[in-house]
Amino acid sequence: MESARRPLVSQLWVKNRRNEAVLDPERPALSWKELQPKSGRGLCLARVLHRARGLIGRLTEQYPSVCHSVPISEIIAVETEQKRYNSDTWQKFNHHAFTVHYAQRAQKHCWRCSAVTFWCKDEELCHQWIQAIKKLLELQTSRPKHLLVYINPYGGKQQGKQIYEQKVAPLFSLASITTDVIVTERANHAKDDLFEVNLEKYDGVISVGGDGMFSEVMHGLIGRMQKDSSIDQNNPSAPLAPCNLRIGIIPAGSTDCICYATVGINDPVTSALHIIIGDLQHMDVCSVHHNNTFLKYSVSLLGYGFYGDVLKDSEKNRWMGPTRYDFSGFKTFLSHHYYEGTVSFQQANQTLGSPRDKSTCQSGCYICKQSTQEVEEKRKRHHYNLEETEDDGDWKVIRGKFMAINAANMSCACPRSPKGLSPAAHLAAGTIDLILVRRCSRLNFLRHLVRHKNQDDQFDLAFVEVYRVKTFLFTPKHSENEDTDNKDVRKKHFNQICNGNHSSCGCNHVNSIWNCDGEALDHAAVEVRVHCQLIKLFARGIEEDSKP
Ligand SMILES: Nc1ncnc2c1ncn2[C@@H]1O[C@H](COP(=O)(O)OP(=O)(O)OP(=O)(O)O)[C@@H](O)[C@H]1O
Repeated sequence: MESARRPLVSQLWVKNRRNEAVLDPERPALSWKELQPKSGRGLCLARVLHRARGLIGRLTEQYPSVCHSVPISEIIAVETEQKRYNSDTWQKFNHHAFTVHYAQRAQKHCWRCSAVTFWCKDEELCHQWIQAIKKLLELQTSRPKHLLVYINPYGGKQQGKQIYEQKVAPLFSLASITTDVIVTERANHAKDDLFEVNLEKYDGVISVGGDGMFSEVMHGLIGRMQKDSSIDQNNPSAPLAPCNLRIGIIPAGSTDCICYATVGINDPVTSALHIIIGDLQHMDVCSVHHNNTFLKYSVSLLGYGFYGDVLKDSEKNRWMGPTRYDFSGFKTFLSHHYYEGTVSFQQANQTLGSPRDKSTCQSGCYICKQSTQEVEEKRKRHHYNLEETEDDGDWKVIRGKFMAINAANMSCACPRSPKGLSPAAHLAAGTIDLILVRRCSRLNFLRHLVRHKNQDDQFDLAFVEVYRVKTFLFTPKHSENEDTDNKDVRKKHFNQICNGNHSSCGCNHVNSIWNCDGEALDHAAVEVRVHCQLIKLFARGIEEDSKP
């Protein structure tokens, strides 16, 4: 054990059963064998057998040996047990113990904090084990030590404070993470605060709340980075400075779509464990501009038409709580509005996959990894994002009548729609999936809306088109002439096609609004651009679920 290179193996007991633990610094993992009873009855019998000498053969028969191995990166803390077990029995047998707390995968992307106590007779040996594990934990440099936490006490079921105090704070304290906690007093409190606070002393910012609260924290952090780097957010083609601080999401809102799409489950304990072990997930961010004025950033869905109308109507019915989305969705479906306008976009390189791919973006996704390398190279050369790469495709212009124009920056999976609006969308490839739903019958639109129940290609409908793009512009028909930026080549191209002839279009002659991650935008004519891997989260993407 003195030599860090040699595996530390010694006589230890796990949960009262004689076993051996192994700590191998070469392959950083703590492994131990544990005898598991086959059944409840087996347990009693095996206990008897355990005491009887010479029956080892039968013992192993009743007690199949189970091997556990926990990577050091998933160990949360090691605690000496002498403090806790200072009982008479403990001292009588003069045993020493330490407990290892670790993150254990449960079902359906859920993680739990588990613990195993190792006992041994030799105090020195026990001490050596604790020190060896602590030393390896110190080498985990990606783990946060000091965090800034914002709690929205009014998000979702107004349980943010309780969720943090009861489920998250004890885990942070176990992992020796210190925090500065701010319970917000008004909307935009967190966003404004992030422009003032000294960020250098923190390793991350935690949002306790829903998607709106996350959006606030993200806007604060991105805005602060641009301010510190003297970058004008109103310039749509300005390369943005990436955020180095990771954001953690403790879900405590109504929908928590961003947490679900990056972790696979809305569970505060799982999210807290991802934060503690210092997971990292890059994420793309879309900037939305109108006529050289910055409007908002978006990370999940930008929806015009159906999703914009649902938002507009649901805002009137806030008193209904989350049910308002179902109510407004039904009303909007019945109203069956369509909108006329022009979409202009540049398709992304084919190497970045297609929205119709069968495979989804999972933890360690190779398409996102490919983009990480490109982004790193660009940033080394002092370019902040991946826009305008030489191999980007030609501009395409589509003019028509649309039921919905949806831009998915991620799958937009949520518990109600587990596959999401665009199942194959990537979290960090620097692309958006642009879904155009053309004017169609109610029945067809319903077929599109329930598409997530379909196992095959969700876009295999004649009135649905889907493109993987890096940037797009939209102008609703009756505001086409508002576009005045003639310097921009793309907009010139766009204006040539939209010649302003609006006679007898037959559409609603009213604009829908853009639903930007659940919030309304003030303008219908927008320019959207994706910024590859602009922010980082304490997450690791969706892992393959080995325990369905
Ligand atoms: N103290 C506060 N008082 C009022 N509003 C607040 C406060 N703190 C934050 N907010 C605002 O509340 C809005 C909604 O919060 P949040 O996203 O946490 O809950 P939600 O809307 O129920 O969940 P979701 O967005 O997942 O549906 C956010 O836009 C945020 O800016």
